[in-house]
Amino acid sequence: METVNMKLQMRILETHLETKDRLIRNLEEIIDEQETRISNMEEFIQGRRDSYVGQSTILKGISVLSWDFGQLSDENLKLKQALAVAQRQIRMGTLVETDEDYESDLTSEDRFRVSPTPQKSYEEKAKQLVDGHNLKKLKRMAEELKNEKDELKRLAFDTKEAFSVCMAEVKLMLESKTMDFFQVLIARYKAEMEKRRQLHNQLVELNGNIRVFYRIRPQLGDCKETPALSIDSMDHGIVHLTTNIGKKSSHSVDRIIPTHFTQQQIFDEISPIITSCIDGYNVCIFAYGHTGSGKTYTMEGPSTDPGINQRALQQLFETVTDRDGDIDYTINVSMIEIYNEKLKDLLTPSTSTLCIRQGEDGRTSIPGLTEQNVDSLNAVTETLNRGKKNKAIAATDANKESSRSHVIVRVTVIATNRITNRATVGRLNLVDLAGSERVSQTNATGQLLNEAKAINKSLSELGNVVLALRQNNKHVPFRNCQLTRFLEDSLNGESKTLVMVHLSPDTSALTETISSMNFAEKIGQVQTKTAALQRGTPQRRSSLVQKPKSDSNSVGSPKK
Ligand SMILES: Nc1ncnc2c1ncn2[C@@H]1O[C@H](COP(=O)(O)OP(=O)(O)OP(=O)(O)O)[C@@H](O)[C@H]1O
Repeated sequence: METVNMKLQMRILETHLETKDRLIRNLEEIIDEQETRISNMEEFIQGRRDSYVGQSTILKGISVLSWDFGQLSDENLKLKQALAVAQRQIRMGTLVETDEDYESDLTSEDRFRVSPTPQKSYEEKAKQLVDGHNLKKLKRMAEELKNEKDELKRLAFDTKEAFSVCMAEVKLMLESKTMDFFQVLIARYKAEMEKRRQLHNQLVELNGNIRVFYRIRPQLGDCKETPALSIDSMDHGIVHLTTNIGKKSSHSVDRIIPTHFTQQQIFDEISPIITSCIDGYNVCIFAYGHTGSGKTYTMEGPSTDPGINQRALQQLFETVTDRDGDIDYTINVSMIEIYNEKLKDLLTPSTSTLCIRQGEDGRTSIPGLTEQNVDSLNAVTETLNRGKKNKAIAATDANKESSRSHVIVRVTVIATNRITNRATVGRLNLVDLAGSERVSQTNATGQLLNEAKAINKSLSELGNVVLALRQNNKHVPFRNCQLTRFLEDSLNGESKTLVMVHLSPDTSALTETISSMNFAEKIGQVQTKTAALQRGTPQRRSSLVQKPKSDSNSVGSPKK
C-alpha cells in the first residue's frame, strides 16, 4: 500500500512536475512570443515614430497656413474697409456733400458689404495693408473731425440759443425802460399841452373871448376810404390833413372835437359859454362849413338826438328856473333867416323883409321881429319846431337849398332885479351859416351865382369882423353885410364867440376842407402882445345893459 501509495505520490509528483515543466515551457513560449511581439511593436513604433514626425510637420504646416489665411482674411477685411473709406473720401471730395447727405447716401448695408476684391499678390496686399493703416488713421481723423464739427455745431446752436435768450431779455429790458421813459415823456408832454391850453384860454380871454373849434364829421354810410383828416394822437389840438396826392399838413385850433363825440358831449363842452348869457354876456356860436359838413346836424340835429339849439334853450330854461333870489328871468326867442342879404322872420312868416335900424345910441334894433317868450320846455320845443317848419317853406319858395341861407336862433335872457327894477340883458345867437362852398366850385349862374356871391361876401365879412375883434382893431367892419350888422351888438363889447368850423373827412371834399381850414386860421390869428397891451388887464367890463323896465329896445319886456 505504502508502495502503491508511494508510487501514486510519485506519479502525482511526476505529473505535477510534468505539468509544471509544460507550463514553464508554455510560459517561455509566451514570453518569447511576447518578446517577438514587443520587438515587432518596437519596430512598428519606430516606423510609426518616423511617420509621426512627418505628420506633425504637416500639421504644423497646416496650422501655419491657417494662421496665414486667418491673417490674410483679416487683412482682406481691413482692406475692404479701407477701400470703403477711400471711396467715401473720394465721394466727399468730389461731390462736396454734407455729412448728412453722405450718411444718408450710404446705407448700412453698403458700408459693411464685402465687395469682391480682385486677387492680388501678397506684396500688394501688404502695401494695401500699410495704406489701410493710413486710411484707418485718416478715417479716425475724419471721425474726430466730424465729432469736433458736431461739437462745434452743438456749441454754435447753444450759443445761438443763449444769444437769443439774452437778446430777448435785453429787448424786454430796453422796451420796459423805453416804455417807462416814453410814458414819462408822454405824461410831461401832455401836462405841457394842458398848461399850453390853459395859457391859450387865458390869452383868448385877453383877446376878446373868440374861440375856434373844429368838428370833424364822421364818414357817412358805408364809406371805406381812408379819412383825409386825423387827429394827432399826441396833441388833440392838432389835426392832420392828408391830400389825395399824399401831402400832409397839420392845423391847430383852440379845440378839435373828435369825430366820435356825441351831441351831448359837444354840448357839455360849450355849455359854460352858453350859460354865461344868463350873466349878461353876449354869446355867438357859429356853425361854419361847406354843404354836407354837418352844420345843421350840430345846430339843429335830428329830433331824436337834438343839437345845440334845443339843448341850449333847455339848459337856459332849467338854469333860470333853478335860480332863486331877487331876480326874475325872461327868455325870448327869435328866429331869422338871411338869404341874399334879406332878413326874414321865421317865427312869423311874411313876404316882407325885416330891416335893421340903428338908434341914436348906436344900438341896433329890428322892428317887427317876433320875440317869442318861452316859459316852459314845451314852449321851447314848439317855438323851434315852428321856425324849422317856416324855414322849410321858405326854402321851397325862394332858395331850393336850405344851406344857401344863414339861420339864426336868437335867445335873449333878461334878468330883472325885483328890488332895484334894473334889468341886464344877455344874448345868445346860434347861427347855422350858409354853405361855404366857393362860387367856382358850384358852377352857378344867374340866381344861384348871386346867391353864392352873397354867401361868400357875408362869410368873408364875418371872417373880417371876427379877425378885427380878435386883433382888437379900432375899426370893426360890422356894416358890410346883413349878417354882421345883425350880430353887431352881440359881437361887440363883452362877448364870447365860438366858431365851430365843420370839416368833412371825405377826400372828395378836400378843396372845401382846405378852404374852411384857411378861414379858421384867418380868424384864429392872435396878436398876443399888442392885444394884451391895448386891452390891459381883462376886466369884466359891464356888458350889463342897465335900463329901466319901460325901455322899449328890441329886447322884449321883462317878465313881471
Ligand atoms: N356828427 C354827425 N354824425 C352823424 N351824421 C352826421 C353828422 N354830421 C352830419 N351828419 C350827416 O351828414 C349829412 C349832412 O349834414 P348836414 O345837413 O348837417 O350838413 P350841412 O353842413 O348843414 O349841409 P347844408 O349846408 O347843405 O345844410 C346829414 O345826413 C347828417 O345827418
